[in-house]
Amino acid sequence: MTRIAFIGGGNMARSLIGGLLKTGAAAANLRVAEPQAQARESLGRDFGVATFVDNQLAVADAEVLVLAVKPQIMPAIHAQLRDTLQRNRPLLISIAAGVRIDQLERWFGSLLPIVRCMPNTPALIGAGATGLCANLRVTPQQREQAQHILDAVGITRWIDDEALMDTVTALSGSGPAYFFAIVEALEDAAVAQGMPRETARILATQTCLGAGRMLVESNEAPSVLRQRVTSPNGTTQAALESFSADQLPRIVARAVAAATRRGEELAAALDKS
Ligand SMILES: NC(=O)C1=CN([C@@H]2O[C@H](COP(=O)(O)OP(=O)(O)OC[C@H]3O[C@@H](n4cnc5c(N)ncnc54)[C@H](OP(=O)(O)O)[C@@H]3O)[C@@H](O)[C@H]2O)C=CC1
Ligand SMILES: O=C(O)[C@@H]1CCC=N1
Repeated sequence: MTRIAFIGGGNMARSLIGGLLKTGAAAANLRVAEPQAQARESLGRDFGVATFVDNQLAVADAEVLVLAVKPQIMPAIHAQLRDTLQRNRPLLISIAAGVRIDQLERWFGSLLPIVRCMPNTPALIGAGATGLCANLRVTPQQREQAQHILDAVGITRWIDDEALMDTVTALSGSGPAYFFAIVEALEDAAVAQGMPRETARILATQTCLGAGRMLVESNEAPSVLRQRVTSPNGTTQAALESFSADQLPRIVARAVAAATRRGEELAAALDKS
C-alpha cells in the first residue's frame, strides 16, 4: 500500500482522501499536514487519518506527496520540505492552479518525479474530472500511482503538452462554477416570471442533472442532444436564437480565456516572489 502525505487538508484534499478510502486505501497510509485545528479534527474524525501541524512530520516517510495548498503558499512550504524531498525523492503531485512543473522543480528539487494535475470539486462526490501532466522523471509505475489517486474521485486524462494545463483549469477545474452560475441565472429568470424560488431551483437543478446524465449515458454529441430538444419553431428554438443573438459561444470563449490567463498570471506572480 502506498504511503501518501497531503500538504493542506482543505476542500480538495478532503475529496481525494474520501475517494481513496472508498476505493480501498487504508487510513493508516494517509497523513495530512494542516494548520487549522478544526480542519485537523474533522479529518481525523471523518476519515481516521493522522494529522500534523508540522509539514515535515507528515512527509517523513511518504512515497507520494500531494501538494493541496493555494498556489500562493508554495514558496512558503518549499523551504521547509526541500531537504526531506531531496533525500527521499517521493512522487510529488501538485493540484495547485497555474503552478508549472519547472517552478515545482526549481523549488522542491530538479531530480524529483513530479505530476501536475487539475481536479475539480465534483471529486467530492466521486464525479470529478482531472487532467494530469508528468515530468520526465516520473516512472510508468508512478504514473499509475498518480492516476490511481485521481481515478478514485472521477475520470482522468493525461495531457502531454503542459501549456494546456491552464486550459484544463479553465475548462474542468473552474467549470463546475460556470454550471452553478447558469443554474442561478435560470432560477432568477423563472423567479422574475413569478415562480416560487424553491420550485425554480429544483426544476433548474434537476434539469442540469438530467442533461448531464444524458451527456454521459447516451454517448451522443451535445449538438445532437440539443437538436432533439429543439422542435422547429418551438420554444427551445426561440431561446437558442436569443443565445445566438447574445453570442453565447463568444461569452463562454472569453470566460475560458480569462480563466486561462489567470492561471498564467498566478504562475508569473510566483516567478517574481
Ligand atoms: N477548489 C477547487 O475547485 C479546486 C482547487 N484546486 C487547487 O487545489 C488547491 C487547494 O484548494 P482548496 O482545497 O480549494 O483550498 P483550501 O483553502 O480549502 O485548502 C488548502 C488548505 O491548506 C492549508 N494551508 C495553508 N498554508 C499551509 C501550509 N503552509 N502548510 C499546510 N497547509 C496549509 C489551508 O489552511 P488555511 O485555511 O489556514 O490557509 C487550507 O486548509 C489550490 O492550489 C487550488 O488551486 C484544484 C482544483 C479545483
Ligand atoms: O478558482 C481557482 O483558482 C481554483 C482552481 C480551479 C478551481 N478553483
